[in-house]
Amino acid sequence: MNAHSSSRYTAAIVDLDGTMVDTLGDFQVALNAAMADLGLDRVGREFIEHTVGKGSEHLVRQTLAAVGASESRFAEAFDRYQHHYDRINGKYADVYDGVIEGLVRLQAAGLALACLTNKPVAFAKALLEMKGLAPFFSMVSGGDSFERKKPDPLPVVRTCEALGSEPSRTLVVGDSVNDATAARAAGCPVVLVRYGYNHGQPVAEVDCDGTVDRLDAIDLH
Ligand SMILES: O=C(O)COP(=O)(O)O
Ligand SMILES: [Mg+2]
Repeated sequence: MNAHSSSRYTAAIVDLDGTMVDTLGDFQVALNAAMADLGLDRVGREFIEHTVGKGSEHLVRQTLAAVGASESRFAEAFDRYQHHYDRINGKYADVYDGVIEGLVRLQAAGLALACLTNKPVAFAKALLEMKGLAPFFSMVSGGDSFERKKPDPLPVVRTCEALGSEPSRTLVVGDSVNDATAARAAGCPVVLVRYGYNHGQPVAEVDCDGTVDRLDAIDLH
């Protein structure tokens, strides 16, 4: 334990979509408004739940493929998607039960907190502000903050460096295999929430150090 911490961890890196905020409604509204602008079909909630987590470009590419549209429409689709997402960001999204309580506990245990998401950083910052979560985080990074996104370890390694926290004492909290893979490769312990997206797969099947039903149920000792 260090002087400021009552935990074996000195910091935590927390994912956003599917971990702190249920944003499927935002994704669905923005994506389908973009598809409508392009004269394309809509996609359903389940498709989005299975596809989200690897960043906006991936989501838009997979959506075009799912509705049978040409890849050549990507630039136009991505532009419309970002336009609509910016307009509705947070309107159809809810903070999960236990998140505020969990962040309060992490902070009270002396951990430095960073939010690391594959969402574009501007959308992430605006969403955290809107939902009252921004004050917990000394650092917020998105899918466009580093050269590579999760599941690559780079964003996790860089976040540990910026926080001045050893990877082995930096807990990654996420909802998907992308978070777990990035954390493992960076040398960080990782706990996953069971209620998130994870491409529609149970997190029990993912290599991680534990799973929880609520963010305030994480064992910090
Ligand atoms: O793909 C996304 O935008 C969602 O990203 P996150 O789960 O890393 O927050
Ligand atoms: Mg997530």
